[in-house]
Amino acid sequence: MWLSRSRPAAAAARRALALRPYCTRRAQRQGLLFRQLFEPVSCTYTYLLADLKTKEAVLIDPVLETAKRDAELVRELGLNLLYAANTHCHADHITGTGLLKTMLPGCRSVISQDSGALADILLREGHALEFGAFALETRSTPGHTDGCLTYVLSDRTMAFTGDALLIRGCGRTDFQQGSPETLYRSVHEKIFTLPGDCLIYPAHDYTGQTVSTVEEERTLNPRLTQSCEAFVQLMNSLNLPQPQQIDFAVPANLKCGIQDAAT
Ligand SMILES: N[C@@H](CCC(=O)N[C@@H](CSS)C(=O)NCC(=O)O)C(=O)O
Repeated sequence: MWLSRSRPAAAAARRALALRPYCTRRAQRQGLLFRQLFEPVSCTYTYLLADLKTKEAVLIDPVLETAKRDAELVRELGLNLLYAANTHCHADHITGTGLLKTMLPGCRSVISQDSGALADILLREGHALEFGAFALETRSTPGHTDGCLTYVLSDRTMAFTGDALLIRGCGRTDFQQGSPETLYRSVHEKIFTLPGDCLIYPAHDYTGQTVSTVEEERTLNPRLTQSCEAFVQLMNSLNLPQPQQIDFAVPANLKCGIQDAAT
């Protein structure tokens, strides 16, 4: 796939790869451990963040198939996983939060209250997940689903946008509680208002990209730079095939993954 890529796409992938160690170093200077992990079947990114001093950690969007890998990494690094947090009730894979709870006692599952899913902690706009000296603040960014959250690091240097905003794209709006008008408003009001150099980390990428910035997406995103009317028309005519796992992923995710460990 990498070999057949067009020149601009290959250049974008090289830029993204160059940014990755830079982001990790920048995070380390602040006392933050940051890892971007990948699950290749659903092309999902899982993010591990930890306070290097207190060892308290958070995982964002873990996947069932890679939960064991993530738990091993947490143990190897001597971290104390406080939260396994979902950005939303995913339709394309089963969350790893339920299984992680059984492997790492003390870890609590997290999702938005508006998702309608079970979890130990149900978040709303403005709630924060604290780990050591750091916190992830939640912004409600519905439109792909009702319960979509964007987690913003409290110094506003990183935003974990789930499926609301992807790199040069956005989440589809044709199932669950999808609404293109709502998604457009969410991205413009809750994500594009962050500082331009805030790094954007999405839940998926299908082209080999790893990171973007608010400024890049505000100016280059081919969907969200359009007017709201044009965006709605475009989203309503995507005609994408359904995610392969949707029929069993959504019911499982409403129960925190197949290991229903939610209290
Ligand atoms: N082929 C994949 C599903 C791909 C897909 O539909 N991705 C979603 C996010 S996961 S629900 C999406 O919003 N894509 C936006 C787009 O423009 O492609 C599978 O079968 O799992």
